[in-house]
Amino acid sequence: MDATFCAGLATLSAFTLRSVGAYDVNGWPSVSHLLALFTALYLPLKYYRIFFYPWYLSPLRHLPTPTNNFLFFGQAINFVRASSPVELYVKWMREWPDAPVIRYLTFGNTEVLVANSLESFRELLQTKCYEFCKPDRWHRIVGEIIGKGVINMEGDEHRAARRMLTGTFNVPNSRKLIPVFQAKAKEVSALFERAIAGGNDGDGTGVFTALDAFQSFTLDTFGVVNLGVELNHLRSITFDDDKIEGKKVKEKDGGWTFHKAYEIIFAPGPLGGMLMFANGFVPVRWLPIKENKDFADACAFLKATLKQLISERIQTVHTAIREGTYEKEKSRDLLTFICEEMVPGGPAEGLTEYHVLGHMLQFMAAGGDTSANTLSWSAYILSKHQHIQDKLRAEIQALYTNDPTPAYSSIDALPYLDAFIKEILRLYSPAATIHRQATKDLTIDGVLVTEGTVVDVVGAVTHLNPLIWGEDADMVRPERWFPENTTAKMQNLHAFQAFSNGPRICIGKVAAMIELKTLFVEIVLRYRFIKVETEPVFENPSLVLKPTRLRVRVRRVN
Ligand code: HEM
Repeated sequence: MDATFCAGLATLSAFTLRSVGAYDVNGWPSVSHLLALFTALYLPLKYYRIFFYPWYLSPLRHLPTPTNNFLFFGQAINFVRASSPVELYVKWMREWPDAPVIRYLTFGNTEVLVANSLESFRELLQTKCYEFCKPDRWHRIVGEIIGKGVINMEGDEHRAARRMLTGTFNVPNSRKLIPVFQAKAKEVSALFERAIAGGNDGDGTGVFTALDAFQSFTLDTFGVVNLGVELNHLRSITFDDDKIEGKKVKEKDGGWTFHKAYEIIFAPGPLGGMLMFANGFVPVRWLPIKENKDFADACAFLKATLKQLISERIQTVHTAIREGTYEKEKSRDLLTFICEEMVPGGPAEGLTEYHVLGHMLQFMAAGGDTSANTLSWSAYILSKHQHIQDKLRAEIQALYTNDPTPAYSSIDALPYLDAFIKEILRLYSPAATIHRQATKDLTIDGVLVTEGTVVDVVGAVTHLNPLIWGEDADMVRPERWFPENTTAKMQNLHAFQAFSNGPRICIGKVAAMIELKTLFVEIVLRYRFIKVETEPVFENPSLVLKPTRLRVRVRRVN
């Protein structure tokens, strides 16, 4: 923006100077003159923006602001050095517990705000939702990964997409997916059996790599639910030839799988992570390095595979409808459902293949990784807190003793299971940070936010706030969710942000809760998480709260 402005001004100045005879040039101003003028304008402007404006002129400068900045980089280097993507936000929330909004500086000393009060969350996500948009920087980071779909639509386009998709994700339709979740949960049990059989300690225990197992589970599940295809990641995990690391998903013919593509995208390692975030500020994806090539190949694989699937499905469904041979009740997956709705007169008439691709890319990415991280953190907590595991198992066993084939409504009604999942989502909210940008000057919780300012909305800021959750906010205590233990502040809609809130609340929330509960019932009933074999490390920088390296030992429950 600044560069374009200065280039325009430099050209105008060159012509003006020539017309008043300031220098003797015939014809067009020379490139060197233009460059000299551009530099003379651009450098002072940048100096002003980076070293003067944020400190002396910005209307936001009086907000609480951490001061341990790096010259030019602000807090960007501290974010990379932090032990998790949310560590700094939590530290600042504790330092300024009463501030509605906190300010920090990032790359180029750009000012960023952090929502810090329940009211600021309410206004950002609910009452002023459409006065904010997703930031340009965020689009540059995730655009390649998620194409164009509901997640990155704005205003009326977003409202229309939500209207079209909401029915698909409502409670009755989400409950139709239960048999798929149950079948895939059984495959996780089969995976644990293979881990035990492959265990070399001869004590009836086995070790699995949490993210490998649970990402495979969620991808396989959403392969069927979203696309109507079996991706078979779970079945291809073996334990026979890799005792140390836990076996990764075998890649078909050494080629690509969804699992491999998402691993490269969401857990790209330190350099890959830095490139992802740096790309939000300056384009770096063109640099000829391995991490960029892997990222581009992963995105290309996902897009090409989904594109082909979508084209074929649209053709199959529409041809069958035209010929009168289509049997609607057989369809279960989301893609087929959308194809049905795209016919003339249908609710999704006019939807293009390009947008279907965007929605599908987003459902796979948003649904797979978030749930897999939640499950991995749960396995970690259950291993570390055996008394919680015992209570959870006792509740599930009691249900199965009374009824060996309980309906999902009975599972859904289990209070400790419900509380446990909410507690994991509170402590380890997988969508670590979400971001908004003000489309005009406005206020949040009484604080002026100037047009273009980015605001970070971080679940951990409310989830770990002792003023809301009490002095033991950092501790795992599922019982805090029982009605008799909740306070008015905890019941505030915005105290719990794991699925966000307002018009952009997670569309897959109901499906995600059913998926998590169905799997827990299956595996906690049959297996005990005995101990953590390898402690997790937070992937950082990262868009999600990911426990890399976590390996857990399991054995059968007698
Ligand atoms: C534990 C599981 C999940 C968690 C914690 C989670 C969390 C979230 C959060 C925090 C947002 C708001 C993002 C933002 O506003 O920038 C969101 C949005 C979204 N989620 Fe989820 N999600 C989960 C599972 C799913 C599933 C299973 C699906 C679909 C298959 C899904 C699809 C979406 C979509 C499409 C949006 C965008 C909604 C919009 O902008 O209107 N999510 N999710």
